[in-house]
Amino acid sequence: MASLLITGGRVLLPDMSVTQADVLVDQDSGSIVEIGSDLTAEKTLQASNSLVTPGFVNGHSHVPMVLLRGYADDKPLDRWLEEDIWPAESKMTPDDVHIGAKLGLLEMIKSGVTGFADMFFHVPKIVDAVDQAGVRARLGHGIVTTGKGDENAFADVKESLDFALEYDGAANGRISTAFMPHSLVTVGSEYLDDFVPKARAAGIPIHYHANETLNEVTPIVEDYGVRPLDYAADHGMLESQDFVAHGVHVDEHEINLLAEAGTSVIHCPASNMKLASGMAPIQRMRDAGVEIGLGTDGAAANNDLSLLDEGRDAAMLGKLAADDAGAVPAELVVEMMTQGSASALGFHSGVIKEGEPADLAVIDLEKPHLTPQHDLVSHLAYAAVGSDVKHTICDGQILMRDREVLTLGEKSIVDQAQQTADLLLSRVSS
Ligand SMILES: CSC[C@H]1O[C@@H](n2cnc3c(O)ncnc32)[C@H](O)[C@@H]1O
Ligand SMILES: [Zn+2]
Repeated sequence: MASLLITGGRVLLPDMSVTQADVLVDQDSGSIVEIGSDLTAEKTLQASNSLVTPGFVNGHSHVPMVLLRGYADDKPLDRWLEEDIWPAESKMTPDDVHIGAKLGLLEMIKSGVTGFADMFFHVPKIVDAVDQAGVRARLGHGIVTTGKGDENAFADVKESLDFALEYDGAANGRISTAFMPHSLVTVGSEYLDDFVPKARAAGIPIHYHANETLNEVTPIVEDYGVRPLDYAADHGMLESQDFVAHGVHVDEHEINLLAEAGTSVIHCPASNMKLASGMAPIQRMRDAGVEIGLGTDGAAANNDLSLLDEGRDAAMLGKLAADDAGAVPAELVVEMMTQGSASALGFHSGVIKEGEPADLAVIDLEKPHLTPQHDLVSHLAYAAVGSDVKHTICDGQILMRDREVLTLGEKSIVDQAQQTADLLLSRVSS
């Protein structure tokens, strides 16, 4: 057995307690063998003065959008997409998506993210980048049928199912897939009725934006006389393996629907604040039994891909939304960043436990802003930032050691991404 010992650190356990222990990893199976002391292994990774946590899981993103970071800000969702983002994305080539994905993966690995879900296009290029980077991912082709003729619309929906069928299990099983209609208002119901049963029959989960803004809720209520999540359920899109992004404007009835169906919600607080989409009732959903994960959404609406930042935002916004300083407490934040997102995406990671995948982040605690150390769960929720992550491990492999990413060439990717983004914008303005 090729073995790795993460030694000398404090370890965050599934019940949110912290214990001084080493973590022994079987690098062949990619799983945690033992958490304890007096353990030995072929290789060691130093974690003294550090906290070993489950790797963070970014439950909803559009990672290649890092190329549009800072390109368009300060507009609400619909105007931002229609005036700026979609015209720019229409000029993105498969190679642009490839370099954008690598840049986003670098950023995520450097902030302790070991798994993510992504909805975009030219997705085989994202598969290639994920394979090289070494993280875990649930990927899908995002479908938009509105504004397209039937032939193009049908081809887009088919591409999402075909991608999901072909790539599930890629990268030695680190990649799984989902059928991904963009939202309930950007995909025609006839396409959902045709393809959702096919995805279901193949056991493929469904992921989409839901109830993000009032502009998405009102047309469904007006046209169909039901709430959006009733509409989703009527079209077979509210099952336990499914996960929706946002869930901002949900009423009590929809919260109960989500809880009964076991459909998870990926909360994206930074995007919801930046686009002024609204405040998701996270504490109410959690109290009703809805599984909640955390996501960054695309970097153009955030403007980063760090789950530690997202956790702090979730806590702050959750308290404001509930008008209660006790809402969305630190333990819930850390649960959402790890187990919540992992379980929503169908990953077995998210906890440090014998037999579970060795997807881990090691946080350097020897920092002025992490001193003193009364409560390390509090630090993860409120004080730690992405650059505090010292090592990142996924599937038992070291992806970053002492802040050097081992699987991707940082300098060359950053240089190529800058050039690629410049060329993309010159095509957009020509
Ligand atoms: C068709 S691929 C996915 C599509 O989603 C767009 N997108 C980015 N952020 C958001 C958001 O907050 N709500 C809805 N859609 C979003 C992205 O630009 C891609 O085109
Ligand atoms: Zn999104």
